[in-house]
Amino acid sequence: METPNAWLEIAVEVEPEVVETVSEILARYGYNGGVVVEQGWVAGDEGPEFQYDPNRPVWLRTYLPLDAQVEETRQRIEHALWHVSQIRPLGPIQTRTLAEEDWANAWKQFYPVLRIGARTVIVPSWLEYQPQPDDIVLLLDPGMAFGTGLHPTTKLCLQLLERLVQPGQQVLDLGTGSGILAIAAAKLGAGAVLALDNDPIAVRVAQENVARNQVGDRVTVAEGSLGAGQAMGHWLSGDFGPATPDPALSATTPQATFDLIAANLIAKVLVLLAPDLAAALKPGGYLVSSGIIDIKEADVVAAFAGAGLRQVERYVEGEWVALVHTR
Ligand SMILES: C[S@@+](CC[C@H](N)C(=O)[O-])C[C@H]1O[C@@H](n2cnc3c(N)ncnc32)[C@H](O)[C@@H]1O
Repeated sequence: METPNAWLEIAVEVEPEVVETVSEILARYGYNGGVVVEQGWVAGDEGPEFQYDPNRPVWLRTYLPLDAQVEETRQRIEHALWHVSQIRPLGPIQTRTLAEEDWANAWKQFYPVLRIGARTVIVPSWLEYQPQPDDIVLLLDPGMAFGTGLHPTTKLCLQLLERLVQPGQQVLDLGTGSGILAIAAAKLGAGAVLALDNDPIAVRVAQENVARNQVGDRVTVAEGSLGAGQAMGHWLSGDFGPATPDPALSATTPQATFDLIAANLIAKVLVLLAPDLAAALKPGGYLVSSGIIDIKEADVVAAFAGAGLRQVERYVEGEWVALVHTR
């Protein structure tokens, strides 16, 4: 396809908590699904390494070809963002037109290398990066699926995976999003990783990222869920399936199969899936659960205890909690 020679930039300033949600919206309409995330980066000590300042608001931008559809698309974006603004305040939507060369540069300047935990480094595919001997390098370009390493819930999981993954393990990444945790688990030595997501867009992005990171021999990405999760709709839709899970669905849950499960979902989904998660975990295995907003932590803790899981660790970042359970 020929690249358009003029662009409409759509920019909005958002709180860190809604970056992923607004990014998904912009990616749905923006050219090639691309979104620029302009974060509160702080320069690190060396080269292109930066640290992210989680307290500063974030600018998100996307680009639309300046053609006959541009006005209609702009209105759709405005409408979708209005819905988000009913939950969290957003800055006013700003637009400007750009010539081709400005657009090409706008993409790349905002994605520095991002170091998380002790060893994990997220590197945009277009950057040259010289890894340190112990680095686990994840090549991830921002796309339309959750999980570019920015969200506190993802960071907590990556830090835990660094410690918990053992060579040869069977790992389940439930709600894989961009595939970030599955790819990290494979690069940390897991023998086989099953990465599931019930959002087909996430599945496609995760497959691309698995290929880019050359871990396709160990990571299988599939559309779907675990047990009762198979009756649930998109996680942001509020459709959590029937109140009483269909026993036929839970009967499909693989029994005592995984040494390690990473489940960065929301609290409500974790509660509903507690029996399936427990059943799928091998005795002595670990379940890393994240995406738990602090006010819902007690619900998750109770559901996991009810499913026979024992809590061994707890981590907090801001209002987000991550738990480690064993069975
Ligand atoms: C918070 S994101 C986590 C993404 C990534 N694992 C990370 O840590 O950044 C949650 C992901 O779980 C998926 N998801 C939500 N509910 C699900 C369910 N019932 N079954 C499978 N996937 C689900 C969503 O589509 C989304 O991609």
